[in-house]
Amino acid sequence: MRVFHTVEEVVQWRTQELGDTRSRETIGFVPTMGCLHSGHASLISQSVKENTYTVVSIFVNPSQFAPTEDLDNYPRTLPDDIKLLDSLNVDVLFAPNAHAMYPQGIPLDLEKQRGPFVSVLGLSEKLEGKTRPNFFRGVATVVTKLFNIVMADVAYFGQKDIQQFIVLQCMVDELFVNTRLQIMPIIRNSGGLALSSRNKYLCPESLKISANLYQGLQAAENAIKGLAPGARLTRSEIIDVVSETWAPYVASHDFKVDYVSLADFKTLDELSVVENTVEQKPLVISCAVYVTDREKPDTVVRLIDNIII
Ligand SMILES: Nc1ncnc2c1ncn2[C@@H]1O[C@H](COP(=O)(O)OP(=O)(O)OP(=O)(O)O)[C@@H](O)[C@H]1O
Ligand SMILES: CC(C)(CO)[C@@H](O)C(=O)[O-]
Ligand code: BAL
Repeated sequence: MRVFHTVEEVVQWRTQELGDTRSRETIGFVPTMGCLHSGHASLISQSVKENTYTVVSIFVNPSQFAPTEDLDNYPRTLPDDIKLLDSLNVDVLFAPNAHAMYPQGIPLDLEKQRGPFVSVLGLSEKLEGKTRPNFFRGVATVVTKLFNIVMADVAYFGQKDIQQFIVLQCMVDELFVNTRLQIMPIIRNSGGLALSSRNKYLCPESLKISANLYQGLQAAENAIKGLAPGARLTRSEIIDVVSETWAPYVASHDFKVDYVSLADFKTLDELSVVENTVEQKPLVISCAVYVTDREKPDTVVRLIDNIII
């Protein structure tokens, strides 16, 4: 595997080493923030299977973090990541530093930021955007930069970050970006907890408790799928089903719920009812929950999960 740290190295690889063969070969791309796990590996394996070349990026992107978030503490495990990428037959790892990606600098203070940004207005303010106001602007901006550097045919994203995928799909469609997006299913541990780099912050007991996030969403899924033809459930009835499953963990202060959403899969508009009719469009039930670690109560980790129905 080639490891590049500068934009110039990637561009040189793509234009000079691949050169003319590009017309019949494809590049698959998997953008990540590192601390790789089996969720990332599933995206990467799919890319390796479907493309001539696979490029993975590891970049903890400052512009998507709020000043209060975990930019400095975000788990960084580059030597282990390189071993995993090698074993998966990745062709290129692009691991730039912040200066390479933001030559003008990127102060976290919004007032002080300069230079171009990409915003997908409308979708970005919902759900995650309410708690993380600059998050999707940072994501859309860095993904645009990465897409322009790598010029992949297809890029792979996980369903775990469902709103990220929906925002980026809108960006790609509306800005006529030449990289196609492919969404990949959520990889979970044996308890049902969605794999996530931030799970690293939690002790084994809190990880076990966190699996109940998924159980709550599954309870709602079962209620919706169990609807008789023509029957309906209101939004609050569905959210009550989730809340009942989580009630013991909220009572024990393991969970503090940020949001539970029942929304249209494409627009992310909140739904007031779900009906068992042919007109019912695909929907996504999603959540963000703060989990307080049982061993280190000062550690609070915000986890997200979702089910598409
Ligand atoms: N469990 C998972 N299953 C499938 N894809 C995943 C999973 N976890 C992350 N991904 C995808 O991997 C890509 C890179 O994500 P990222 O590096 O931020 O990892 P992460 O585990 O989501 O980290 P974090 O804990 O910060 O949310 C994204 O497209 C993300 O949706
Ligand atoms: C897409 C991404 C790599 C952009 O920094 C990040 O948001 C992530 O890892 O999901
Ligand atoms: N997995 C998305 C990146 C983030 O939460 O910052």
